[in-house]
Parts: sequence; C-alpha cells; structure tokens
Amino acid sequence: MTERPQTSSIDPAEVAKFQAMAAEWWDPQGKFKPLHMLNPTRLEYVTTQIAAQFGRNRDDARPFEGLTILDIGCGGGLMAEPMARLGARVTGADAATGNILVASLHAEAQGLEIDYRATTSEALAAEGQSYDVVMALEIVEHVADPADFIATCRDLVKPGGLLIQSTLNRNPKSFLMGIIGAEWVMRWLPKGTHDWRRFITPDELAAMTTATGLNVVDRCGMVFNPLGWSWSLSHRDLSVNYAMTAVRDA
Ligand SMILES: C[S@@+](CC[C@H](N)C(=O)[O-])C[C@H]1O[C@@H](n2cnc3c(N)ncnc32)[C@H](O)[C@@H]1O
Repeated sequence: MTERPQTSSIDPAEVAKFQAMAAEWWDPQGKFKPLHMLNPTRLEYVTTQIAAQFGRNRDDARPFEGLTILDIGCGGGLMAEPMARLGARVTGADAATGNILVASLHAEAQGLEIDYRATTSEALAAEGQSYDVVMALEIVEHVADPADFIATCRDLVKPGGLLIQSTLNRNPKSFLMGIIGAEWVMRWLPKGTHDWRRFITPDELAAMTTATGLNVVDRCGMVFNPLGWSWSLSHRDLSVNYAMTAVRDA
C-alpha cells in the first residue's frame, strides 16, 4: 500500500444528497430511474471485463465464484446484487448510512449475502483490505478529490486485479443530456444531483488512473438511444456516459 497523507474522500454535501434519497434506491420509477435504465448495460460492460481478465465464461451459472469484488459508493446495491448472483463475494461500501441500510434490507429480502459497510475507500484501505475487482461506478464525480480517491482505489485492488470506473464526460453535449435533459426536461433526477463542472473527460480520468500506476486497458461509452429508449455500449461514442477499466500489474 502506498503511503499517502490520510485525507477524506467525502464531500459532505454530495453524500447528504444521496442520504436524503436513500429510500428510493429500488424504485425503478423513482429518483434513481436513470441508474435502473443504465444497469443492464453497465452489467454487460463490467461482466465482460471481469470475464476477460480472470478467464471466466459468462455462460456459466456462477462465473465469478471465488472472486472478491468491492462496490465502492454502492448506493442501494444496484450492481452489488447482480455481481453476488454471479457468484462473487461482494463487499458494498457507501459513506451514506441510509444507503447501506436500504441495500442490506434489500439483499436480505433477495436471499443474497453481501457484506455491506457504511464506510469509505480510505477506511477500507487503512484496514489493509484488497479485492480482485474494485467497481467505482458513478462515484468519482461526487468525491472531494478524484485523483486522491482513484489512488486509494488502486490500493484496494489486488495485483492482477481490476479497477472499473464509470462516470460522465464534460462537454456541451453532456451538459445538454446529463443536466438539462436528465434533470430539467425528463426530470429523471432531482435538479442539482449533478454538477457539470465535476464531470471528467475520459482523458482526464485515464491520466489520473495511470498516475496511480494502474494500466488503463479499455474505455467504452454507454450511449442512450432516445428512439429505441435503450442503452448500448460503444467504443466510438464516449461523449456522455462512459466506463473505463484498468489493471494493476501482477
Ligand atoms: C450516484 S451514486 C452511485 C451509486 C452506485 N455506485 C450505482 O451506480 O448504482 C454515488 C454514491 O457514492 C456515495 N459516495 C459519495 N462519496 C463517497 C465516499 N467518499 N465514499 C463512499 N461513498 C461515497 C454516495 O453516497 C452515493 O451512494
């Protein structure tokens, strides 16, 4: 583990926003509707990357048996649950205690064993925890210092493991789609959920990730098609939502 001054990744105002919405995590028509819509596409991306890195066959019933996964900033567990169903040993961590309560109750009702913790990346790193895969999905735009947060995530990845991040690009189109479209026109998200200035371009995210010593091996867009009302993966279009995979050298 790299020695760095211990700073907090928490931006209290950001965490308070999610704490206030905690009860709505599992309502597909509620305040997290965009994440519910995006989830199958994110799952497709994440499972493809993990299967490729660890030589697993996604057609198996539980292809990720034996792998440990940390879902940092797990919210209500929208991604933690499917990963547990695929056989992984999942830890879900979130700074908002309300989220962890909702996530734990939901997993229990589903008969899923997930180790949910109200904590932060830096606290887990300080405990010396490490995982085969760290998923940091839609969180880097909400933390106090993205570069510092990514460096802590790197510490949490075992050698040979993966850090998979997803976030929003910063450009005029993402302002139109991510703020005006999603928050003001469609009202999919409460106004103010996102601050466009905190969105991160793929090059910025790749630079911050590479600076930690991780190797970025894939960047992929997640594209909303308003005609088909569907999402798809695209390695050509990273203009709004995108994901990035990085490997820690073995
Ligand atoms: C947009 S939500 C994404 C939730 C989940 N990853 C998903 O995509 O379904 C961001 C989450 O990150 C959490 N969060 C923000 N800052 C955090 C921090 N420093 N440590 C842990 N969780 C944090 C928030 O409480 C919130 O639940």
